Amino acid sequence: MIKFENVSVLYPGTTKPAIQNVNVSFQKGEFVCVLGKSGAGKSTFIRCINGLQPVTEGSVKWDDKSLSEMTHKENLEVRRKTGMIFQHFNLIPRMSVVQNILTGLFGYKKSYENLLGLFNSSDRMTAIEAINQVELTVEPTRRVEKLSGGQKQRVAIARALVQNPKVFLGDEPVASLDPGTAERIFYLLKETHNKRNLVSIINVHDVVLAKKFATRIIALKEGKLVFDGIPEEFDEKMFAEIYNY
Ligand SMILES: Nc1ncnc2c1ncn2[C@@H]1O[C@H](COP(=O)(O)OP(=O)(O)OP(=O)(O)O)[C@@H](O)[C@H]1O
Repeated sequence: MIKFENVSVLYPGTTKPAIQNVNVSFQKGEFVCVLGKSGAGKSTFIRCINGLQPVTEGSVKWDDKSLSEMTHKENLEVRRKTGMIFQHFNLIPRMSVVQNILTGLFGYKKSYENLLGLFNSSDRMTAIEAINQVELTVEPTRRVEKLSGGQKQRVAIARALVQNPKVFLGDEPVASLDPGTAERIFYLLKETHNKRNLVSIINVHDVVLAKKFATRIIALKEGKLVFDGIPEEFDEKMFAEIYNY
């Protein structure tokens, strides 16, 4: 469904590619964790998947069509099909839980409706359903700045869910959370993934979480894909190789 063909990304003003000659593909149902040291290229890799980061060489294809050959409308559709969650949640702190979740519907609205913040009762129902799905037990009208990290990430997942995504991308979604909360968020991600039969590709520093939840692990080192296999194959030798221990 998603295919990287010889993908490299070189940031302007740098001489070493952030990711280099990456060839990999992902199918529906795969829950993939991406491992690698800080600076290994994980964020760059994740952002290439839906075109947030343009590639310098090679191509990223969705169902055999390269992102760079898609029309503007097709690119928007790719973005809409991709739910993204981040380490720092990327929520609007002074807005309420439900307002933040409703922003996930922007991709389905005309631009003037976005500007006016127009949402109908069916939109609100969709947001409430998402709140229930992520088992968020706070008042929907509460400002997100008042929530804990785990609650904020649940809001962010709910926002991604209302997009009705086919793909879930996570850029260190649990890096700011304590270990117990991190595991509960991973559990929620996996459960949602299974229910909706998504492709999920998630950067994570915690190898234990990756091994516990992933159906497949890939690892990057200095921008190169150096491991691609099932969690059982990611052994101590590989761990030492990736993290230079
Ligand atoms: N906008 C940018 N301009 C220049 N260099 C960049 C930019 N973004 C990332 N880089 C560089 O590209 C390389 C890969 O960075 P990236 O953020 O993808 O790695 P990462 O594995 O996600 O790291 P971390 O775990 O610290 O977030 C690093 O050397 C980084 O300094």
